[in-house]
Amino acid sequence: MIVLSGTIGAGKSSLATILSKHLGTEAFYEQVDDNPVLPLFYADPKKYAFLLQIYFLNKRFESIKQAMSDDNNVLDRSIYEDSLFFHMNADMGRATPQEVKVYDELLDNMMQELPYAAAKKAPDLLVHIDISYDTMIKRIEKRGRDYEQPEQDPSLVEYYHELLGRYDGWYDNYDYSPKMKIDGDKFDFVENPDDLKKVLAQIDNELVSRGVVEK
Ligand SMILES: Nc1ncnc2c1ncn2[C@@H]1O[C@H](COP(=O)(O)OP(=O)(O)OP(=O)(O)O)[C@@H](O)[C@H]1O
Ligand SMILES: Nc1nc(=O)c2ncn([C@H]3C[C@H](O)[C@@H](CO)O3)c2[nH]1
Repeated sequence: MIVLSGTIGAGKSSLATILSKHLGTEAFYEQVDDNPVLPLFYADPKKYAFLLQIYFLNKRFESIKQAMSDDNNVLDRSIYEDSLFFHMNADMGRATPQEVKVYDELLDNMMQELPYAAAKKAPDLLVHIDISYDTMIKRIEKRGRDYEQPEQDPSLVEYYHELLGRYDGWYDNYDYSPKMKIDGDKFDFVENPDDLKKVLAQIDNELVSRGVVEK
């Protein structure tokens, strides 16, 4: 299983589609547009942070189990990032210490239940898409989900800055599997075919050198 990571609008869903096609495998997407809790959360984060987190955790667990059923499937966000989101929200006062404790214990418990072979408790590779704040905002605007627009809710400016800042530390400390970073500002793998070729070559190299796929 190859897992993509990155902030909101980094291009994970786009790359999941491209990469799974390239590898001849399947992509598994985060539930967003048909997620009934997400708009509630953006409208009232304090009330819905915990519920949203449980929703995402449940869906992510389901996706991971499905993605693991075959080699080299691609997942468009890691379960570890859900935890990053929740802890950030908790630090902003949107979840109680009790809710954090319940969430952390539930996550721990669920991770132990994943039917990985003993040696395969983690993804084969994490591909992190790194983008700047400006790129993030441009992509969020381009995609146009109402509840994500800072124009509608100026407090999102701080939320997004904080999120990006936390992602840097998160990636540096991530050690559950081999990892690699793609410069999502420099390589426009959605609209520029040359950039796409370079990004896929970087990922192929990493997968071959790790013995995940054959040359
Ligand atoms: N490299 C790129 N160049 C230009 N546009 C891009 C690029 N990557 C993504 N986009 C566009 O930015 C928007 C967000 O991309 P995408 O949905 O793939 O991001 P994501 O990381 O999956 O976001 P989220 O975390 O919110 O699910 C989409 O409109 C997509 O077409
Ligand atoms: N609070 C919170 N916790 C999560 O685990 C989480 N995962 C994703 N998201 C939000 C970000 C995008 O708006 C949208 C798509 O990524 O969903 C989350 N929000």
